[in-house]
Amino acid sequence: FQNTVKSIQNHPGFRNVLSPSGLFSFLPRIRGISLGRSIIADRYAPYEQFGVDIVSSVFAIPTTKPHYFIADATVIKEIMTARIKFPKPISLYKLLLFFGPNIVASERDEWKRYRKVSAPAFTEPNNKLVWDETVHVVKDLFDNVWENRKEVIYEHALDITMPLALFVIGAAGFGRRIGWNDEMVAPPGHKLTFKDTLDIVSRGVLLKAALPTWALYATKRTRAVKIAFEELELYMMDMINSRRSSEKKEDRDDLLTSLLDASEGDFDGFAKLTDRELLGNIFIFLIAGHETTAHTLCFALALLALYQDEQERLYGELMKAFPDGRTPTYEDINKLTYVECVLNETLRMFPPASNIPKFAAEDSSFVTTNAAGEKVVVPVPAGTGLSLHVSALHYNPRYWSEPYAFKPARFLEDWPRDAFIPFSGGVRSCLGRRFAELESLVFLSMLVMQYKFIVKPEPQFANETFEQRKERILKFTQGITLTPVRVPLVFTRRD
Ligand code: HEM
Repeated sequence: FQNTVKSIQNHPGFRNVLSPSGLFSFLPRIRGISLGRSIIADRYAPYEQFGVDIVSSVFAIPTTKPHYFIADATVIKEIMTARIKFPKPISLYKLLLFFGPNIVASERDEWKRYRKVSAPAFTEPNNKLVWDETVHVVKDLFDNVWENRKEVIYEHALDITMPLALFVIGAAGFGRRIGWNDEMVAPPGHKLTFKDTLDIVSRGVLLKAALPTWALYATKRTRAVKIAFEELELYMMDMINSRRSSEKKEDRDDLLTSLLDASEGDFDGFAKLTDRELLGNIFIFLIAGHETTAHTLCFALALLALYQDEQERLYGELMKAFPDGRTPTYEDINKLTYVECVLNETLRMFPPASNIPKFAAEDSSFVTTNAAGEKVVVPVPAGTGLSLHVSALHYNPRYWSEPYAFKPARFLEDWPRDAFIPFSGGVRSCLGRRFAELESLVFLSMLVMQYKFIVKPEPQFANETFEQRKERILKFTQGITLTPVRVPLVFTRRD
């Protein structure tokens, strides 16, 4: 412990007896004993406490390398751009390897191959497909689920955004179009619908990773998770087999086509994908493309419901751009500036991936600034763990004025590009960024143009202040991504 502290020249930060991961990860924060799990949720507070934008963490049991949490934009950029010097600690991504190796949980040549195979699926033709499929899914929701009723009530906005994101990734990624009213019962040969399967898998990933297979038989919940993982494998095999056996090779611009092509022949000199790699990557795209977007959209609805003036401003901007109220098309993308501001501000305040782990592959050092504005050199021994603390960066007052305020218009001004990394950055940045942005822009525009929404009035909360309501509605837990707890909303048709 003393040696580790010495190796980082006692750089300010947390000193504890027990490691915050592994065996002791369930412990709360106890000063000097354990860090607890909440430092990521604390946003900028730890940096304020230690007066510097890089904070260290050293613990005695088990003895390991030091760790830095980082909220300095320049240092984060340096790390994200030097992939070889600061790679991903892929052992932390083991929980994403259930079905096989994949693009998120890999490094070096393996990663390069998966990226090369997948990237062609995220170009212009797919962008348009994402747009059109999202329009289709939202129209289906309004016409066939909400049936154009004057008022619609939801106990949790995630019940809208989770299926929405699933249907869009299903259709635009894998050619699997599902209607909101389809699949009320499992299709022949399955125990669960595709929607329920992915829902249970998304929520159960951490549980599945934590428990050995035999323990999954223990309770109703763990059995459901086990069945859902088996079902997902069946569904993925169905997708592969039906696309492989279709007589007419469809000329589709989706992800499944790219992955299948790469599993059938050499791709640009890279070896073809094995079946396990194929499954691993399909799984990762379903997960990556589903929960992140769904949670973001849920937070966006929560914020717009709380800040009615912002919702009205957004409505006004949309009606100015589309006075006849028509649905925006892909060619209208440049008219959606304010929707983009709302989306960015949501991602700033609630980045689904609040922590991006890396480590130092060799000895190096960072230069940061302390609260007094002085330069501080931070030693980084090889093996040091690094947390790119996205939510701290996004609330760092050095870059963002009034970071706790919801102010989408800040993105109309000259904003600090390097201090905004919801999709990570550099070569390992999110491959689905445009996919997620387009889907979000379509959904938010169509919704706000047709419906006004408020937080559902409930008698037990009749006397709460705005601050209390904000706290209740914006409450989140930390799963694989930041998860909104409960966002009850009432939607009223505008005409
Ligand atoms: C709001 C929505 C989304 C957010 C905030 C987001 C965020 C991120 C972040 C932070 C990473 C880096 C993770 C890491 O280094 O461990 C990442 C990687 C990735 N994302 Fe997303 N993502 C979103 C949506 C999507 C969608 C819709 C897809 C696919 C359809 C997708 C596919 C991927 C892939 C394949 C990677 C791995 C890239 C690589 O390692 O080369 N994401 N995403």
